Amino acid sequence: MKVDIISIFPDYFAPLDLSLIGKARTTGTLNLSVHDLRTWTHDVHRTVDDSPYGGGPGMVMRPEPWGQALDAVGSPGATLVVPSPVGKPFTQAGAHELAGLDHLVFACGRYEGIDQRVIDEAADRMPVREVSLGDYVLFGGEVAVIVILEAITRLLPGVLGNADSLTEESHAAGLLEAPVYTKPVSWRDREVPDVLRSGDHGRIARWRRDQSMLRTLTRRPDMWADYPPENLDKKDRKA
Ligand SMILES: Nc1cc(-c2ccc3ccn(Cc4ccccn4)c3c2)[nH]n1
Repeated sequence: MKVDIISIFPDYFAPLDLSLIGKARTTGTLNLSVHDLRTWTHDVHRTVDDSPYGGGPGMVMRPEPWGQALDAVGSPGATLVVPSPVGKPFTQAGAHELAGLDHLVFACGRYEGIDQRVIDEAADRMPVREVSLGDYVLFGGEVAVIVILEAITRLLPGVLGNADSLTEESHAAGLLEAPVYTKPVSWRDREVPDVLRSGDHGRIARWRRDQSMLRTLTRRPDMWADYPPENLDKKDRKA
């Protein structure tokens, strides 16, 4: 997968040299390039922002640098991903959708956002996805891109050693995952549930599923409401 990131703070992405994303870049699974938006400014001050038409607080990112950046970095198969407080909520399903694409271009806004005409003009020539990480406001899109890119990269073939993790983790099967334990068996007078040491894999699977359903019901009633009824026995649904 080819990924291009455009930002006025390219150094924000230094962490992407680390850990599993770094490994995905080394193995070629992820072909990642980070670009400084100011590359496409031509004034002596390398200006990327200006005051908002209609007044109001803060500054808005000028369209010209963005237009030239997207011309340079885009490709016929590119999808533009724009983190934004007004975007569609980003979900695991969204991560799967983006992970299946050939080329992602991430536009990191700052200030009060990017001139709307940049998004509108881009949408005339490529798919555009405005995504929100949640109902809170960040300083800009960089942190959101790191989160989105991590969620996507985990799904790329060969990145996660144990591909089984992807089927059992939270949000994969529509439920939150069960609690996990490791050695020691007793820690500060707290024991590992006996069932997990029973060796009875059927019983362990049922315990984990019950725990997943209980967690989802008590912590995420919104997810529980969407959980497919065909996966539930009648007695479980009434819970
Ligand atoms: N889930 C999210 C996404 C963001 C986000 C993404 C990109 C930008 C570019 C600028 N800002 C700051 C800002 C402040 C005021 C109004 C609009 N935007 C961003 C915030 N915040 N929370």
